[in-house]
Amino acid sequence: MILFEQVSKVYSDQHVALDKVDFHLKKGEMAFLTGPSGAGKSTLLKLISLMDRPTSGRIVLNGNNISNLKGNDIPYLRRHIGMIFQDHRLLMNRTVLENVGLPLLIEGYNRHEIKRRSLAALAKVGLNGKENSFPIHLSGGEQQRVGIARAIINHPPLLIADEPTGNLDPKLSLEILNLFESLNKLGISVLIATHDLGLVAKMRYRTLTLREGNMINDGLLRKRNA
Ligand SMILES: Nc1ncnc2c1ncn2[C@@H]1O[C@H](COP(=O)(O)OP(=O)(O)OP(=O)(O)O)[C@@H](O)[C@H]1O
Repeated sequence: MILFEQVSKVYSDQHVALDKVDFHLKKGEMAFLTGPSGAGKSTLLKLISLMDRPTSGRIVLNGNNISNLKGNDIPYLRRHIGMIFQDHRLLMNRTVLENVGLPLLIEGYNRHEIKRRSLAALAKVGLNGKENSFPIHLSGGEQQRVGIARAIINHPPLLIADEPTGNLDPKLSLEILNLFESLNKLGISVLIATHDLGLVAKMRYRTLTLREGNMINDGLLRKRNA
């Protein structure tokens, strides 16, 4: 699903954010990406979501080598990745239904189809009956669920989340991670960047650890060698 081979990212100020990173996230797999602040987690996710490009190395996404992708192909590939952010980036002056359906509106789907699929996505994240609310009237955990519903509206095979529980208390954080787990059980591959090691430990999933741009640990390898 995601293959990184010797991927480096050097920013224009010569800062090496990722240094020859290798890993493979298989189809249907769920894993955490951890590391201290500045380790390169967001950079790695930005390379997957094509928000930024690697300086060197090869990235294969769902069978497509995206390292040398042309600009025109980016929107098409991005449609196959659901992205979730810490601040969920909801439009506060739009209803929950409008927020969730936004990706389909941009793609030109008709209103009936947008509503049908948005309600189905909201049901999947446990927000039945909230479709006409405005995000401001929802709790932090519910707002994050709206962000997740928006991310899965296109039925992407891959979800990537950047600190999705960063603004939530431990109980709500666990609920959000359980939601990712249930989406993973439906066959969606999931990669979650977080610095919350306590939460990661509770979930017992493969954990990729970055430090200063280097992949210093891969939980799956450690388990296999144990
Ligand atoms: N556009 C940029 N230009 C220059 N340096 C950058 C840029 N974006 C990130 N960096 C630097 O690259 C390093 C990795 O940043 P990144 O945001 O990927 O880390 P992170 O692990 O996600 O950190 P955090 O947990 O604080 O979000 C940091 O030292 C950061 O300052």
